[in-house]
Amino acid sequence: MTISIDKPMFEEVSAFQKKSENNTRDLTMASEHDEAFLAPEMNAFGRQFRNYDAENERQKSVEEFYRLQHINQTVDFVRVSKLIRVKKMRAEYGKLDKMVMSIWECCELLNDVVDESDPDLDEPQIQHLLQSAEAIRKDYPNEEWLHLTALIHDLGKVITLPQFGGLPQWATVGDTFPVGCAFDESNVHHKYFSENPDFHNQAYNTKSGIYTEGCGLNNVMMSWGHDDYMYLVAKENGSTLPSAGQFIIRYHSFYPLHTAGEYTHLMNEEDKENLKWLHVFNKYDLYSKSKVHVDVEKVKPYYMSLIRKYFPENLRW
Ligand SMILES: O[C@H]1[C@H](O)[C@@H](O)[C@H](O)[C@@H](O)[C@H]1O
Ligand SMILES: [Fe+2]
Ligand SMILES: [Fe+2]
Repeated sequence: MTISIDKPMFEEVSAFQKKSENNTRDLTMASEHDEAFLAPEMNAFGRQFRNYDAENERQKSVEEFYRLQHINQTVDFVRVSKLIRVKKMRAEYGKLDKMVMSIWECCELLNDVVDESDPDLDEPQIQHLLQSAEAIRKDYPNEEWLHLTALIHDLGKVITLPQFGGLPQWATVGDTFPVGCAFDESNVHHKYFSENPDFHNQAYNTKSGIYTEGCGLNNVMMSWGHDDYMYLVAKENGSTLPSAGQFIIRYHSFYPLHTAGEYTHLMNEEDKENLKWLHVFNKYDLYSKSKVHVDVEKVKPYYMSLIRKYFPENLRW
């Protein structure tokens, strides 16, 4: 079991003092209660979480995944042409013309997805959604927007399914990073970026590249994947999730920022506020992965009530 009570909240969480400026509650209030989440030391395979250097078969395929991702995620892949300045993947998937379905239908559909980038997950995707949502609900019982954010954060992975154009894994999952500026060394398996054409392009390989300091992440092109897609789905379908929830969905795979603390020069003030909630969320996303399954039918009514509150019944995908 990965969830325990009567343990102190993670240090970095209780250290947050500033009030959030969006319509979410103050973080210090949210972490004042006693119940807390205890991060386990081992993943479901009895190994450390996010160990990308271990010597085993799974790591080899994860490393091959990152080799392909790092070679292929370029500025031109994310945006089609410098002349018309449209973003290729964002333009194509931003059309939301692939499917009409509800959030819950997508949760079920996600079970067909295999994530080749994840060294820690061996359970059906819906279990990962519910395990992270239930763990965060336990510690933050009043932040219902956060429970729902956890439930839906990985739904964007459906873009790898045939009915969504069957994007390759490297364009769907894995950690994300900005394109158009230098690839920071904190990116896992960084060495493969040397085979990325942008790596040798002087317009793209300086610390800020095509961006300016403090420009805000909203102006930064991220490598394309499930984060940005699900953010577009939520936004374009008029979700009323608070800005912190939308930020979590959009940047939860951006480990070089939220865990390594790099790329912070690209953030603006709003990003800095939202990042505090992403730090909270990340622990539950990462460490709730366990073999103890959540009873789907038991918790479904609760999540359905949240979905109704923050989303239309049917969404364009
Ligand atoms: O392998 C995982 C997985 O794809 C997650 O869904 C993503 O958010 C992580 O960043 C990544 O490392
Ligand atoms: Fe994810
Ligand atoms: Fe996740």
